Amino acid sequence: MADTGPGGRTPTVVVDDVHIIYKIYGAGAGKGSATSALSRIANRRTSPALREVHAVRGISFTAYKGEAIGLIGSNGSGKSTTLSAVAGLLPTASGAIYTDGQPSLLGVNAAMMSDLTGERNVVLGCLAMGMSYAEVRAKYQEIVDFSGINARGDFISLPMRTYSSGMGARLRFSIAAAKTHDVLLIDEALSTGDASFQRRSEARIKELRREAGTVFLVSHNNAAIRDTCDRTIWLEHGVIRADGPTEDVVDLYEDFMKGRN
Ligand SMILES: Nc1ncnc2c1ncn2[C@@H]1O[C@H](COP(=O)(O)OP(=O)(O)OP(=O)(O)O)[C@@H](O)[C@H]1O
Repeated sequence: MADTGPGGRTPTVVVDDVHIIYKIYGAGAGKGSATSALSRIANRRTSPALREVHAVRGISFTAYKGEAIGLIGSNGSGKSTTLSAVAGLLPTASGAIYTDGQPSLLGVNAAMMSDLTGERNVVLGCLAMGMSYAEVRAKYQEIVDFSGINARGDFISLPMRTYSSGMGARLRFSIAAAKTHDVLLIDEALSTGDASFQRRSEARIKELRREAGTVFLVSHNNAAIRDTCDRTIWLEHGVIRADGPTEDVVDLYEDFMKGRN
Protein backbone atom coordinates (compact mmCIF):
# COMPACT_ATOMS: atom_id res chain seq x y z
CA MET A 1 0.00 0.00 0.00
CA ALA A 2 2.79 2.41 -0.80
CA ASP A 3 0.77 4.13 -3.53
CA THR A 4 -0.32 7.64 -2.79
CA GLY A 5 -3.98 8.60 -2.95
CA PRO A 6 -5.68 11.74 -4.21
CA GLY A 7 -3.59 14.85 -3.61
CA GLY A 8 -0.44 12.79 -2.98
CA ARG A 9 -1.71 11.52 0.37
CA THR A 10 -0.75 8.04 1.58
CA PRO A 11 -3.65 5.77 2.57
CA THR A 12 -3.06 3.86 5.83
CA VAL A 13 -6.45 2.19 6.39
CA VAL A 14 -8.98 1.24 3.72
CA VAL A 15 -12.34 -0.09 4.92
CA ASP A 16 -14.34 -1.45 2.00
CA ASP A 17 -18.05 -2.21 2.45
CA VAL A 18 -17.51 -3.98 5.78
CA HIS A 19 -20.20 -5.89 7.64
CA ILE A 20 -19.56 -7.30 11.13
CA ILE A 21 -21.93 -9.78 12.75
CA TYR A 22 -21.57 -11.06 16.31
CA LYS A 23 -22.81 -14.60 16.81
CA ILE A 24 -24.17 -15.31 20.28
CA TYR A 25 -24.57 -18.98 21.06
CA GLY A 26 -27.13 -20.22 23.57
CA ALA A 27 -28.98 -16.92 23.71
CA GLY A 28 -32.07 -17.83 21.73
CA ALA A 29 -34.41 -19.70 24.05
CA GLY A 30 -36.39 -18.26 26.93
CA LYS A 31 -37.76 -14.75 27.22
CA GLY A 32 -35.24 -13.67 29.86
CA SER A 33 -37.74 -13.61 32.72
CA ALA A 34 -36.77 -14.95 36.16
CA THR A 35 -39.28 -17.83 35.89
CA SER A 36 -38.02 -18.95 32.48
CA ALA A 37 -34.43 -18.85 33.76
CA LEU A 38 -35.43 -20.88 36.84
CA SER A 39 -37.26 -23.43 34.70
CA ARG A 40 -34.22 -23.80 32.42
CA ILE A 41 -31.99 -24.43 35.45
CA ALA A 42 -34.51 -26.84 37.06
CA ASN A 43 -34.89 -28.84 33.83
CA ARG A 44 -31.14 -28.65 33.12
CA ARG A 45 -31.94 -27.33 29.69
CA THR A 46 -29.43 -25.25 27.82
CA SER A 47 -30.46 -23.01 24.99
CA PRO A 48 -28.54 -24.01 21.88
CA ALA A 49 -30.05 -21.37 19.62
CA LEU A 50 -27.86 -18.87 17.88
CA ARG A 51 -28.58 -15.16 17.77
CA GLU A 52 -26.83 -12.66 15.59
CA VAL A 53 -26.17 -8.98 16.12
CA HIS A 54 -25.43 -7.13 12.89
CA ALA A 55 -23.24 -4.47 14.49
CA VAL A 56 -21.66 -2.87 11.41
CA ARG A 57 -23.60 -2.66 8.14
CA GLY A 58 -21.59 -1.89 5.05
CA ILE A 59 -19.21 0.91 6.04
CA SER A 60 -16.47 2.26 3.75
CA PHE A 61 -13.80 4.90 4.30
CA THR A 62 -10.11 5.56 3.66
CA ALA A 63 -7.79 7.05 6.27
CA TYR A 64 -4.57 8.82 5.32
CA LYS A 65 -1.19 9.30 6.95
CA GLY A 66 -1.17 12.24 9.36
CA GLU A 67 -4.92 12.22 9.96
CA ALA A 68 -6.58 12.07 13.36
CA ILE A 69 -10.09 10.74 12.90
CA GLY A 70 -12.83 10.85 15.53
CA LEU A 71 -15.46 8.11 15.66
CA ILE A 72 -18.69 9.29 17.26
CA GLY A 73 -22.24 7.98 17.61
CA SER A 74 -24.75 6.96 20.23
CA ASN A 75 -24.35 3.87 22.47
CA GLY A 76 -24.22 0.65 20.50
CA SER A 77 -23.74 2.37 17.14
CA GLY A 78 -20.71 0.23 16.27
CA LYS A 79 -17.71 2.45 17.11
CA SER A 80 -15.74 -0.02 19.26
CA THR A 81 -16.62 -2.86 16.91
CA THR A 82 -15.20 -0.88 13.98
CA LEU A 83 -11.98 -0.16 15.88
CA SER A 84 -11.54 -3.82 16.88
CA ALA A 85 -12.01 -4.87 13.26
CA VAL A 86 -9.43 -2.34 12.02
CA ALA A 87 -7.07 -3.72 14.70
CA GLY A 88 -7.60 -7.18 13.20
CA LEU A 89 -9.27 -8.54 16.34
CA LEU A 90 -12.69 -9.21 14.79
CA PRO A 91 -13.43 -10.95 11.49
CA THR A 92 -15.62 -9.25 8.92
CA ALA A 93 -18.74 -11.07 7.72
CA SER A 94 -18.16 -9.48 4.32
CA GLY A 95 -16.09 -6.67 2.87
CA ALA A 96 -12.40 -6.10 3.53
CA ILE A 97 -10.05 -3.98 5.63
CA TYR A 98 -6.55 -3.14 4.41
CA THR A 99 -3.98 -1.50 6.69
CA ASP A 100 -0.49 -0.22 6.10
CA GLY A 101 1.63 -1.25 9.08
CA GLN A 102 0.53 -2.79 12.35
CA PRO A 103 -2.49 -1.11 13.95
CA SER A 104 -2.41 -0.92 17.76
CA LEU A 105 -5.64 -0.84 19.72
CA LEU A 106 -5.53 1.12 22.93
CA GLY A 107 -8.74 0.46 24.81
CA VAL A 108 -9.67 0.96 28.41
CA ASN A 109 -10.10 -2.82 28.44
CA ALA A 110 -6.71 -3.58 26.89
CA ALA A 111 -5.39 -6.72 28.54
CA MET A 112 -2.98 -6.28 31.40
CA MET A 113 -2.00 -8.70 34.12
CA SER A 114 -3.85 -7.56 37.20
CA ASP A 115 -1.75 -9.67 39.59
CA LEU A 116 1.49 -8.20 38.31
CA THR A 117 2.81 -4.83 39.42
CA GLY A 118 2.44 -1.74 37.28
CA GLU A 119 6.19 -1.92 36.71
CA ARG A 120 6.02 -5.47 35.26
CA ASN A 121 3.06 -4.47 33.11
CA VAL A 122 5.00 -1.54 31.67
CA VAL A 123 7.86 -3.88 30.72
CA LEU A 124 5.56 -6.57 29.30
CA GLY A 125 3.41 -4.04 27.46
CA CYS A 126 6.46 -2.43 25.84
CA LEU A 127 7.95 -5.81 24.86
CA ALA A 128 4.55 -6.81 23.40
CA MET A 129 4.65 -3.65 21.24
CA GLY A 130 7.95 -4.86 19.82
CA MET A 131 10.42 -2.74 21.83
CA SER A 132 13.80 -4.19 22.78
CA TYR A 133 14.91 -4.44 26.46
CA ALA A 134 17.22 -1.48 25.89
CA GLU A 135 14.35 0.61 24.50
CA VAL A 136 12.12 -0.39 27.43
CA ARG A 137 14.83 0.67 29.90
CA ALA A 138 15.24 3.99 28.12
CA LYS A 139 11.49 4.68 28.06
CA TYR A 140 10.47 3.26 31.45
CA GLN A 141 10.74 6.40 33.59
CA GLU A 142 9.09 8.56 30.93
CA ILE A 143 6.09 6.18 30.85
CA VAL A 144 5.71 6.14 34.64
CA ASP A 145 6.06 9.93 34.84
CA PHE A 146 3.55 10.48 32.03
CA SER A 147 1.00 8.20 33.70
CA GLY A 148 1.28 10.13 36.97
CA ILE A 149 0.79 6.81 38.81
CA ASN A 150 3.55 7.62 41.28
CA ALA A 151 2.41 11.20 41.92
CA ARG A 152 0.98 10.31 45.34
CA GLY A 153 3.29 7.48 46.43
CA ASP A 154 5.01 4.41 45.09
CA PHE A 155 2.02 2.79 43.33
CA ILE A 156 3.97 1.43 40.37
CA SER A 157 5.37 -1.37 42.56
CA LEU A 158 1.85 -2.50 43.61
CA PRO A 159 -0.22 -5.10 41.70
CA MET A 160 -2.48 -3.52 39.10
CA ARG A 161 -5.57 -4.95 40.79
CA THR A 162 -5.07 -2.35 43.51
CA TYR A 163 -5.40 0.53 41.00
CA SER A 164 -8.57 2.51 40.42
CA SER A 165 -10.03 2.10 36.91
CA GLY A 166 -8.77 5.59 36.01
CA MET A 167 -5.22 4.74 37.16
CA GLY A 168 -5.23 1.53 35.11
CA ALA A 169 -6.46 3.35 32.02
CA ARG A 170 -3.80 6.04 32.44
CA LEU A 171 -1.05 3.46 32.62
CA ARG A 172 -2.37 1.67 29.51
CA PHE A 173 -2.49 4.91 27.60
CA SER A 174 1.02 5.87 28.74
CA ILE A 175 2.46 2.52 27.62
CA ALA A 176 0.81 2.64 24.21
CA ALA A 177 1.71 6.30 23.71
CA ALA A 178 5.42 5.60 24.37
CA LYS A 179 5.80 4.18 20.89
CA THR A 180 5.22 5.73 17.51
CA HIS A 181 2.44 3.75 15.87
CA ASP A 182 1.63 3.42 12.21
CA VAL A 183 -2.06 3.31 13.10
CA LEU A 184 -3.07 4.05 16.69
CA LEU A 185 -6.66 3.19 17.68
CA ILE A 186 -7.81 4.78 20.92
CA ASP A 187 -11.06 3.74 22.57
CA GLU A 188 -12.38 6.21 25.12
CA ALA A 189 -8.95 6.69 26.71
CA LEU A 190 -9.45 10.41 27.04
CA SER A 191 -12.64 10.09 29.02
CA THR A 192 -10.75 8.38 31.84
CA GLY A 193 -8.28 10.15 34.02
CA ASP A 194 -8.59 13.57 35.52
CA ALA A 195 -8.51 16.91 33.69
CA SER A 196 -4.73 17.31 33.80
CA PHE A 197 -4.16 13.78 32.47
CA GLN A 198 -6.67 14.45 29.71
CA ARG A 199 -4.73 17.56 28.69
CA ARG A 200 -1.46 15.58 28.64
CA SER A 201 -2.97 12.76 26.61
CA GLU A 202 -4.50 15.17 24.09
CA ALA A 203 -1.10 16.80 23.64
CA ARG A 204 0.53 13.38 23.20
CA ILE A 205 -2.02 12.36 20.55
CA LYS A 206 -1.15 15.52 18.65
CA GLU A 207 2.55 14.56 18.86
CA LEU A 208 1.84 11.01 17.68
CA ARG A 209 0.01 12.50 14.74
CA ARG A 210 2.97 14.69 13.85
CA GLU A 211 5.21 11.62 14.09
CA ALA A 212 3.39 10.51 10.93
CA GLY A 213 0.92 7.84 12.01
CA THR A 214 -2.85 7.83 11.73
CA VAL A 215 -4.88 8.14 14.92
CA PHE A 216 -8.48 6.98 15.43
CA LEU A 217 -10.25 8.17 18.56
CA VAL A 218 -13.57 6.80 19.82
CA SER A 219 -15.12 9.09 22.38
CA HIS A 220 -18.38 10.47 23.77
CA ASN A 221 -16.45 13.58 24.75
CA ASN A 222 -17.19 15.92 21.84
CA ALA A 223 -14.82 18.57 23.18
CA ALA A 224 -11.92 16.07 23.04
CA ILE A 225 -12.93 15.09 19.50
CA ARG A 226 -13.02 18.76 18.43
CA ASP A 227 -9.60 19.40 20.04
CA THR A 228 -7.88 16.30 18.73
CA CYS A 229 -9.39 15.34 15.38
CA ASP A 230 -9.62 17.20 12.10
CA ARG A 231 -11.90 14.62 10.54
CA THR A 232 -14.82 12.77 12.15
CA ILE A 233 -16.94 9.79 11.18
CA TRP A 234 -20.41 9.55 12.73
CA LEU A 235 -21.86 6.04 13.03
CA GLU A 236 -25.48 5.23 13.86
CA HIS A 237 -26.92 1.68 13.90
CA GLY A 238 -23.77 0.39 12.22
CA VAL A 239 -24.05 2.80 9.27
CA ILE A 240 -21.97 5.92 8.51
CA ARG A 241 -24.25 8.97 8.85
CA ALA A 242 -21.54 11.53 8.08
CA ASP A 243 -17.81 11.64 7.34
CA GLY A 244 -16.04 15.00 7.01
CA PRO A 245 -14.49 17.96 8.83
CA THR A 246 -14.92 17.55 12.61
CA GLU A 247 -16.73 20.86 13.12
CA ASP A 248 -19.45 19.99 10.58
CA VAL A 249 -19.92 16.37 11.65
CA VAL A 250 -19.98 17.04 15.41
CA ASP A 251 -22.50 19.88 14.86
CA LEU A 252 -24.75 17.48 12.91
CA TYR A 253 -24.42 14.83 15.62
CA GLU A 254 -25.18 17.29 18.42
CA ASP A 255 -28.32 18.46 16.59
CA PHE A 256 -29.36 14.82 16.17
CA MET A 257 -28.82 14.08 19.88
CA LYS A 258 -30.77 17.23 20.90
CA GLY A 259 -33.64 16.04 18.70
CA ARG A 260 -33.67 12.68 20.51
CA ASN A 261 -33.81 14.13 24.03
N1 LIG B 1 -19.01 -9.12 22.21
C1 LIG B 1 -20.22 -8.84 21.70
N2 LIG B 1 -21.12 -9.83 21.49
C2 LIG B 1 -22.33 -9.56 20.95
N3 LIG B 1 -22.75 -8.34 20.60
C3 LIG B 1 -21.90 -7.31 20.79
C4 LIG B 1 -20.60 -7.51 21.36
N4 LIG B 1 -19.97 -6.30 21.42
C5 LIG B 1 -20.85 -5.40 20.93
N5 LIG B 1 -22.00 -6.00 20.54
C6 LIG B 1 -23.18 -5.35 19.94
O1 LIG B 1 -22.75 -4.67 18.77
C7 LIG B 1 -23.38 -3.40 18.66
C8 LIG B 1 -22.32 -2.32 18.56
O2 LIG B 1 -21.60 -2.29 19.79
P1 LIG B 1 -20.29 -1.37 19.99
O3 LIG B 1 -19.68 -1.73 21.30
O4 LIG B 1 -19.44 -1.45 18.77
O5 LIG B 1 -20.95 0.07 20.06
P2 LIG B 1 -20.32 1.46 20.49
O6 LIG B 1 -20.75 2.46 19.46
O7 LIG B 1 -18.85 1.35 20.72
O8 LIG B 1 -21.10 1.72 21.85
P3 LIG B 1 -20.73 2.57 23.18
O9 LIG B 1 -20.75 4.01 22.78
O10 LIG B 1 -21.85 2.23 24.09
O11 LIG B 1 -19.39 2.10 23.67
C9 LIG B 1 -24.32 -3.28 19.87
O12 LIG B 1 -25.61 -3.65 19.45
C10 LIG B 1 -23.78 -4.30 20.86
O13 LIG B 1 -24.82 -4.84 21.61
